Amino acid sequence: MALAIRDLDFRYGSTPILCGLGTGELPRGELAALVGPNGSGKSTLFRCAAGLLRPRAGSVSLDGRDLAGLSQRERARRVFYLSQDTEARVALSVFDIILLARKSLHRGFALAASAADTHAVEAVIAELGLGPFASRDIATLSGGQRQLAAIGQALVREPDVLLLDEPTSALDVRRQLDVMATIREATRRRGIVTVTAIHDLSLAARFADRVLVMNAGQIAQAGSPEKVLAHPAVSQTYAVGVHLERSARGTLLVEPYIQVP
Ligand SMILES: Nc1ncnc2c1ncn2[C@@H]1O[C@H](COP(=O)(O)OP(=O)(O)OP(=O)(O)O)[C@@H](O)[C@H]1O
Repeated sequence: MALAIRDLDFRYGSTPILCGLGTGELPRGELAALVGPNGSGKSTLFRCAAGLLRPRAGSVSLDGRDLAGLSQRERARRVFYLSQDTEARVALSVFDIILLARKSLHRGFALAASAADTHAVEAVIAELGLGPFASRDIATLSGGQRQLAAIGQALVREPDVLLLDEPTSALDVRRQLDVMATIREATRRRGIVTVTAIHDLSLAARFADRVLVMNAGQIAQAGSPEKVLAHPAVSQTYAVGVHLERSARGTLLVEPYIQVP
């Protein structure tokens, strides 16, 4: 039971972005970190996987079923893509935007929320520690608080696949740890596949079950953090040296450094 992306080709105009990209099997219950330089195509890969962009070739399958065969509505229910842009454009409370996300699952979208929907929203708000902000207008929240509310919108829809585009980029250090631990827990508990794009290699090493390194439109390496981050492909991808070390607490630390010629 897994997500598998195979032989994906995608171009913007005549510019190739994804070139026969394959992820291997990404099992349910596991958190995968997608790392790679700016502009390497991480968001493009997510948009293709979510069905928002149409690849020229290749397949995205979940539990052995090609997602191209699903309606866009059904695909959106199964695969949630949380983009980097969580800017607030509506004057609604955190509770309301999470409830709206939940209600969007139903066809009778305008109907009053059921007790089950309200309960699901309250559970996600508690899970993400959003209680103190639940009644606040999202436009008044900090960027990090908004990012958490957006993760709440994703989780409340109970997708099978969660694609997160740098979900910790606006968070302080404590929140980064909380959010990554919450995402990993939610992934395990719900038995979903989560792939998160992330630039912080130490955070990826600490929380991900598997790391995928993206370079030149392909996955250059995939596997356990310890194996992948020690691979020369990471140095080549970023044009840095990479020093790996276990801290006294047993945490894998990644120290990139500029190599002097
Ligand atoms: N709509 C578009 N039209 C043309 N080119 C695009 C479009 N969107 C992205 N690109 C280009 O495609 C390449 C991959 O972009 P993408 O956003 O997928 O990279 P990324 O790895 O997510 O980057 P970052 O880490 O900076 O968020 C970049 O060179 C980008 O400029």
